Amino acid sequence: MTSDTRAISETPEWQALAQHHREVGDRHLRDLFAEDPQRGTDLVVTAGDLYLDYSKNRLTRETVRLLAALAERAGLRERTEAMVRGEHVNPTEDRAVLHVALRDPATGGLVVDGQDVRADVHEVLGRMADFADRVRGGAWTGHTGERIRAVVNVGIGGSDLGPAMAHQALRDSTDRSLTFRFVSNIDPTDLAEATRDLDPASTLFVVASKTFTTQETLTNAREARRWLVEGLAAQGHGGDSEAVARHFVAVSTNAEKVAEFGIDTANMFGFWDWVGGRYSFTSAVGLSLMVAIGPERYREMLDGFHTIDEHFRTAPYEENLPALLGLISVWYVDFFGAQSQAVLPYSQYLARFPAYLQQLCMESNGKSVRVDGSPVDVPTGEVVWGEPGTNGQHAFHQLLHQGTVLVPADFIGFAQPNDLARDRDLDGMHDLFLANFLAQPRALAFGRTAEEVAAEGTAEAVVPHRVMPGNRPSNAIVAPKLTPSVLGQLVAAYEHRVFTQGVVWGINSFDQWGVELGKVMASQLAPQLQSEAAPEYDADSSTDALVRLLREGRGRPA
Ligand SMILES: O=P(O)(O)OC[C@H]1O[C@H](O)[C@H](O)[C@@H](O)[C@@H]1O
Repeated sequence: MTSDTRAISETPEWQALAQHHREVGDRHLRDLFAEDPQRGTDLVVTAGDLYLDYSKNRLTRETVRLLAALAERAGLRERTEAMVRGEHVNPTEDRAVLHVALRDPATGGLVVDGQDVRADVHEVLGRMADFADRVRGGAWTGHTGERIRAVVNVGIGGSDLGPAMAHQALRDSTDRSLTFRFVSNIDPTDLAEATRDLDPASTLFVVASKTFTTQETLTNAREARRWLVEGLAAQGHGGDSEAVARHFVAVSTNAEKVAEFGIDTANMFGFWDWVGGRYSFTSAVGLSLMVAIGPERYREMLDGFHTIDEHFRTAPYEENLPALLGLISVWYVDFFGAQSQAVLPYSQYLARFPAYLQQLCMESNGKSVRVDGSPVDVPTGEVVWGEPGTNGQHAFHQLLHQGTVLVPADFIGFAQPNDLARDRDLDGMHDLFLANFLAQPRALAFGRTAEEVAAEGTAEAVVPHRVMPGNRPSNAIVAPKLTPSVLGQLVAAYEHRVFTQGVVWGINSFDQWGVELGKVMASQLAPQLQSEAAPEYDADSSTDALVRLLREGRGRPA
């Protein structure tokens, strides 16, 4: 609970920021930089291997001081401690929120609701490592005795995005002799494409679902089981349940449902209700990633997470990288009216990072009521989106540079190229890549005035079109290289960014009631499409007409 139950906008700290915004909100980054020669080296924080340059934001040192005071007022410190102690900081589901325990190297001594959660975590990590080693080493074989060559993760949301994003991010560390696929969508093409060139005899499915009730995942898993059993039968190998036992493992909190599905619970890797779906990447949900990169690299990734967890807990907010990311975003969302946040990784391997962050940020903070159920008094969660640089530059950066909406952007870059580029001596390319990583935030911040454009001999009529207004804010996050540890540090930084925002806004960042209604409606509508003679379901005139259209399109009577 916040230490002060007043709506945040009524606190003196908020009002001080509102007043301060009236004074500095219109200042141009050109002037802020001109007045303060140290700005580019002082408005910087480091944490672990991460370097955050936040100097190209529309703020001053005073803003940072006021934002840090706001964080204190909102009770960020107490709330963080309550979370890591295992208090039920998710009150609408009456649960603890302990994803930080998943990467704590300590192997015991944190008892929550009567269970030593650290001991539980390390027990599962040990089983995961044993399993990953057996698959990687060829000791775990399929039903016909063949070693596993392809791993298909079946899951959606938090049971997909983390491992899928990280598998791509950590290509330097993945075992390239194994094929990895990630199936999430209930669109039947997703599974069909993922399996079309695989051999059932050497394919292992990891069915990941916290609840083991998710329609998409269970449907895909059932289809995958059919594909496997039929495929093996076609090769002359029968045996339904023994085959399933060799080719299916589960990741879940729900042993009963796993058994009901027909997966031997001896092949289940558990986690707990105190791990939220979008915070579950470092739980057993990371199993397929661990198979890909091996237990050692996986541990390095967990240690990276832990480094930032500790930094977030202990660093003063003016030097606290995740807290600053969150507070700067509050500054834009609530005082400048920004509604979106671009995340622009200069790394092709981070192509899925924006998608990962969309769930993390938008499912956590897309809320309109405060923890006590009263309406929020200030705007909350922003739309998070992005694409890797340099691709975005040739697509949507035009709007970032000259459009009428304010889009704060996080640029993420790495000094060293990934191994494949280095081994093929493509370093020159990486430098060009980095030159773009530097140029974009600079153009956004400083732009180009009409005088500068005219001085280049531009025709008068074109000058206004070529003016670059500048004053468009961005963060630069730099790390030496995209390693497992650095990926862990980055993800943890964004997790705590989200937490910081949520505490300031007074909302519960750990529930997601808004996704339920659509699920219920889908299950009501499914029979209309699936059966020839479904009982009439009266939805609304628009949905009813669409149902008729789709039935006709499938050759069924409307
Ligand atoms: O892991 P599961 O229980 O299958 O849930 C998968 C996803 O579905 C839900 O709708 C939630 O909104 C997500 O937070 C969750 O990650």
